[in-house]
Amino acid sequence: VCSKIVSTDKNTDELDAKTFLNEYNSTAEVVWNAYTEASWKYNTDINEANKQLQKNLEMSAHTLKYGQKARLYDTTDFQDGSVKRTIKKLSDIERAALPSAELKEYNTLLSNMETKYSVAEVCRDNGTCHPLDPDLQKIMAESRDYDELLFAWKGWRDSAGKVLRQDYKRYVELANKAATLNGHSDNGAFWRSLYETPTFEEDLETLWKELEPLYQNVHAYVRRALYKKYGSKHINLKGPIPAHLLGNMWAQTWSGIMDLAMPYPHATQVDATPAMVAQGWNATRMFQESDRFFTSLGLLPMPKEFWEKSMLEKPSDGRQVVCHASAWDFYNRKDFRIKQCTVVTMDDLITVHHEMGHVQYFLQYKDQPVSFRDGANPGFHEAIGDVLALSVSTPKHLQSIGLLDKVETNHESDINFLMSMALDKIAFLPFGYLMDQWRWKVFDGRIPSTEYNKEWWNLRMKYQGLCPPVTRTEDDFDPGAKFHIPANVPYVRYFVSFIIQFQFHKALCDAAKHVGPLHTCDIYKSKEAGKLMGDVMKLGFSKPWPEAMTMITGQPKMSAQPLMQYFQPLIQWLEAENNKNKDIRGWPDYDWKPSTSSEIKSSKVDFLGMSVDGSAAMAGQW
Ligand SMILES: C[C@H](N[C@H](C(=O)O)[C@@H]1CCCN1C(=O)[C@@H](N)CC(=O)O)C(=O)N1CCC[C@H]1C(=O)O
Ligand SMILES: [Zn+2]
Repeated sequence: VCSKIVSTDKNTDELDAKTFLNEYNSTAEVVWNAYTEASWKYNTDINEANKQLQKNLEMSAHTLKYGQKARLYDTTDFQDGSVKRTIKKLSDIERAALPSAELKEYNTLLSNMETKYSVAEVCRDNGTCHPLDPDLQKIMAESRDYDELLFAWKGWRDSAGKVLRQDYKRYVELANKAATLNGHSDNGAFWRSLYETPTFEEDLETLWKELEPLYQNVHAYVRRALYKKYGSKHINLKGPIPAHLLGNMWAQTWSGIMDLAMPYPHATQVDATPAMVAQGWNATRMFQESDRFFTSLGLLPMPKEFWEKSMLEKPSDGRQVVCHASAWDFYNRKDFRIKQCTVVTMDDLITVHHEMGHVQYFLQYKDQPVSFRDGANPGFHEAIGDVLALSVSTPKHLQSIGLLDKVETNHESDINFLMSMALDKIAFLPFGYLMDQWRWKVFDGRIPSTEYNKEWWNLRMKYQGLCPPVTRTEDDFDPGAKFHIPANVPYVRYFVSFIIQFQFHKALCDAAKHVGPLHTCDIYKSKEAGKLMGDVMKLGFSKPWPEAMTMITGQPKMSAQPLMQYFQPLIQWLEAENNKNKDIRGWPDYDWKPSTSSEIKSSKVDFLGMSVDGSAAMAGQW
């Protein structure tokens, strides 16, 4: 047998690699734990001292040391797939590849951007100032006053978006430099590589094309509802919808305007918020309720550290915190927390389940090596909590926990329920898709910094059919007004999650022996469903995600079919309703702009001492 030609500078000793990885793992737990503690301290008490502490406890020295050693192995002939997989993952050292001065600059930029976003507030002429959480979020969900909504919408972009533009431009340069030093063409390519799917972008576009007609039906129906409320000055039935009217600061979910879009106002209500408030629910109760659901499936309860160390409400002691909800793994297999400025609403009960899904995943894979303490792909991590929330949200389940009194099982109640779900799940799809469309183009240079805002609104128009309520320029930086952009968190994971969570839901409902339409399924107390989920979560990142997908659904691919099956009754209803109203799908009047209230005021003419609406007077309508 000819002797193997060993490349001189590479180490092909698999046993040596295993020893190396054990050393890496035990040192990583210590280094990552210290960094995460410092990061938590800063996120829950924003001040210079804590910022400095986080800066000092960097992880990059460790990543660099072990990454460089990992690259010296030639794993071609290794027998153990896990060793190969881990060496490959360690070889990408991300930001640690930057020269130390630029690494410091990069970390400072990230810290400054997230801080600026988290402390931003919008002040009124009378001096009252409003933070995003809970004030502006409450206005965006509850106000039906066009100008009040505009005050919050424009104010937030002036305070949180605008100020980030220069930082962001420099962050893009450094993120790209780190990516290229690790062998990627740009940072977007690095982010997409985490899915290990050569056809990833095509697969996403195929899924979007399948779902676009459903979105356009929801868009047309909601546009009609908003037309009834805000009139022809502010809504063009053939045009895009002004972005501040959808019940959410980013128009990413629309359940805030369910009252305006309710198909059958006299049938079953679906919002549990009034009951939660009336029964005196608080944040802890919401998290306990979620914990009960997880354990009812045979999944793991939150450990005592979780209840002792989490921050489940916005502090009232004057501390500045990062309010955007998040789940934290402290990499010591014991300490897992959630930080959330929880408010008592149904919407936040859903977010509670979302964050608890992350912690359940942390718990399930805590005995994996640190390199495998991740989701099968980022979308899997985002889907877990949402899958359980699909069961919790059913009128039947809400009634069983006392949050809905009367529940009828008839067509009208079904449509009301499916509409409330569509206003979150269908409305979200174009937003979930466009966020990284924008960033991938920024990273690969197709969107230069001189067109950040123009291209953002082109994508918002193309995918969501939205337009800005007031003129936007390159002085603005509207993408920066969405947490994940300054926080450097990829977003296509949520688009993937909103697709695969229905695949998981369908599979778990089958395991739970559910009978009837998919949208009525509640897997509560099904140990079979829980086992299916738990086994996949235990794998963490140790296997390519198509294997995990096959374990749950029996096939390896993402598919929009279960989502379409879930919404089937609504799809038919919307088709009929939009046809009845002769509403067109899409927004061909793409260059239409809503009048601003000042324009409307000035168009009013004094007529016989009455001030009437100028356009109405012209049309002789008054
Ligand atoms: C409210 C939620 N917060 C994120 C999440 O939970 O994903 C936070 C902030 C960014 C990452 N993150 C984490 O907690 C990670 N540590 C989770 C992990 O470990 O991977 C969020 O941003 N969401 C929920 C629906 C859509 C989106 C939005 O609100 O736009
Ligand atoms: Zn998440």
